[in-house]
Amino acid sequence: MNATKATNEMTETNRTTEPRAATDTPRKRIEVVAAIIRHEGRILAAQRGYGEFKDGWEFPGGKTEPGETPERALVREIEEELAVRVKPEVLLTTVEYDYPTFHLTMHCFLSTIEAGEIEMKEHEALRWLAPDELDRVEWLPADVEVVEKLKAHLALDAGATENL
Ligand SMILES: Nc1nc2c([nH]c(=O)n2[C@@H]2O[C@H](COP(=O)(O)OP(=O)(O)OP(=O)(O)O)[C@@H](O)[C@H]2O)c(=O)[nH]1
Repeated sequence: MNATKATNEMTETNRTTEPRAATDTPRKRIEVVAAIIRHEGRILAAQRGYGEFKDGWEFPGGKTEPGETPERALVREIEEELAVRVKPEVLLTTVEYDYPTFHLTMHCFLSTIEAGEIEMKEHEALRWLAPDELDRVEWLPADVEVVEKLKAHLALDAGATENL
């Protein structure tokens, strides 16, 4: 399934899902951390190379392990996926999103690179997007609202810099 089709179907499913009855089997819940990596005014987008959401674009990251803080999980995941050490700076947002088969809680941290050179270890492609290019990739369904918040944040930042 291509990413566009996946995105449309996900959106449709979300829109039409009725509230779940108390007797329904609870959806599996997963907790994920994601790094919105900023470097030289651009944001890193990564294309998934495998699995259900293959070809969709995301912020690199992954599942937290038991007992791990979100910040530690983020540093570990980014080292595994991109071979750099990131510094989580600010929690931009935590997204709650119902996929058809699981509920996602995703903590999204604005982050900077502290050390190392990026190597693509798990993804299919990487792109550095300028703020006005953020709509050029097909983001995973849960990321759409993150990207909207990111755009608002970057616009505020740009305004603050202009006023200096
Ligand atoms: N890392 C990341 N995951 C996202 C984003 N948006 C989003 O819906 N997800 C979903 O959150 C889950 C992330 O878990 P993961 O990266 O550990 O996924 P995975 O399937 O590779 O797990 P695995 O490590 O067990 O193989 C996936 O289901 C992924 O589709 C995002 O921006 N970044």
